[in-house]
Amino acid sequence: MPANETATELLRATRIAPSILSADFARLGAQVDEVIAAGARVIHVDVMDGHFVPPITMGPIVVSALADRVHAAGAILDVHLMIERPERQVAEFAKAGADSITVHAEATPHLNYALAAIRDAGVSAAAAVNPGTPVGALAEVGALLDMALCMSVNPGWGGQPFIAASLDKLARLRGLLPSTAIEVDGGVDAKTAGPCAEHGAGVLVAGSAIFGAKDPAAAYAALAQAAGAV
Ligand SMILES: O=C(CO)[C@@H](O)[C@H](O)COP(=O)(O)O
Ligand SMILES: [Co+2]
Repeated sequence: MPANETATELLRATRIAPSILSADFARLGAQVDEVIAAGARVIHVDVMDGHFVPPITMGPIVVSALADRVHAAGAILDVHLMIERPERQVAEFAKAGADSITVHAEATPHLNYALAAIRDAGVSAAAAVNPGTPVGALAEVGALLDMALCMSVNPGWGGQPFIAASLDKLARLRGLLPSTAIEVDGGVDAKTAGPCAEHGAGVLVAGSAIFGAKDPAAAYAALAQAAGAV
């Protein structure tokens, strides 16, 4: 089965991807509806296992709970796995409704296998690098990547400041993978969104800058304008 072509196409444009990590979980569906109504088409889901990163967040049950409303709106679920040995969980997340799955280069000795498993499940495949990991860690798997994710904070928490060195790193990643979608995640706000886009990022994940704001729809619109997003 090929990767999810609709998702891969959506991820090619410059877009803001709201991360539900900072949403109000007591009314998660309504918060997702709010940003979709504001124009969001990529909803970012941060999965943490208490091992790869200290916190534990959510799993396939949350993906499954959101899938129908997100897909009905023509949007996709972009699932960021911050878990060890992610290849063991790919099938569950695909079944739950993930459209794009990102695994970390640092989380498995079997990155090639993990990415192939994602595509085999009919999902768009992405790999992430932590701030301390060189972009070259993705050099050997370029042909299996629908998207590459440059972490601009150390993974595990929302609300951290953007690591400035990520801008040059984004440019290096863009040079390494000229025709692959590039995502940036961490500390994206109205100040950092523009420079991220200028340095090669297409999909800009934003959690606290959207769901931490009084009006998430207005915050989404401000970020989209700052990034020149669709
Ligand atoms: O993957 C992660 C954190 O590990 C992110 O997706 C965060 O959710 C981004 O949050 P902000 O930095 O935008 O608040
Ligand atoms: Co994330």
